[in-house]
Amino acid sequence: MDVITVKDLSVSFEGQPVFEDLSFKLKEGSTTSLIGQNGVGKTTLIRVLMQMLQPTTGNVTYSKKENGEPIKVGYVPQFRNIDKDYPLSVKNFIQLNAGLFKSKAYKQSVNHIIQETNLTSIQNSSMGELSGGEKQRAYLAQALIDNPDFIILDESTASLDPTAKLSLMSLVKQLNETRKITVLFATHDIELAKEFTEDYIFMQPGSYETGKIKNFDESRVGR
Ligand SMILES: Nc1ncnc2c1ncn2[C@@H]1O[C@H](COP(=O)(O)OP(=O)(O)OP(=O)(O)O)[C@@H](O)[C@H]1O
Repeated sequence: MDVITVKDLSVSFEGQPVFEDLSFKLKEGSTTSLIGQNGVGKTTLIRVLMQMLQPTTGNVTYSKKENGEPIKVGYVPQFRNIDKDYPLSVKNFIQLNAGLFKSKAYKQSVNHIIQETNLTSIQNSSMGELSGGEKQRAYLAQALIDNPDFIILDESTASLDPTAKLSLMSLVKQLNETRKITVLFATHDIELAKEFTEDYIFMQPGSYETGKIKNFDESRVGR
């Protein structure tokens, strides 16, 4: 099953095209890297996929699940630092959007996600005191709360050290394998993309291509 179908998508700002006639499909359980030089339109595409930005032309269709419900999308942002005095613990941060009503089942699912993302021992620490990699794992945990079918990582590993990058992406791969979550990973790190994803979408000014990432020649990507 295709989770998402993108057809003839174009976005322009004030008449200036960012990208034009982009078409691709993402299969359920697939892992795809979104690559391309700075400014080529990766974040703009992600904003359209997240339905935060209306495309100029074309459309994005999300499939329905077997139970008729729409596909749920989770989002893990680019790393940005959180102040040392940020007033939430890791656990409270993860359940930030849950409102006040927390059923027993909900609490169990929060605890399960905390375990899955290896945050158990620091769940009561203040968010502001975590390392960059730990903060990104907390963002990932937050994205998992709604039980997404599809997660988008927008350069989520940028500025993490090599160990933290591997740890975050190993977790993502594990979630892909155990929960069949479809993954779209925007990145400049082709080595990481090759290690943790199967497919790619390579955006270039005025064109794009798709394929198997193992065949992608990384010297083609400038920064
Ligand atoms: N709201 C907006 N209004 C006008 N121009 C915009 C807007 N959002 C993005 N752009 C422009 O669209 C182009 C693509 O930006 P985008 O952030 O999507 O690129 P990117 O591939 O994600 O880059 P990076 O790798 O640096 O994150 C840039 O030239 C940017 O200045």
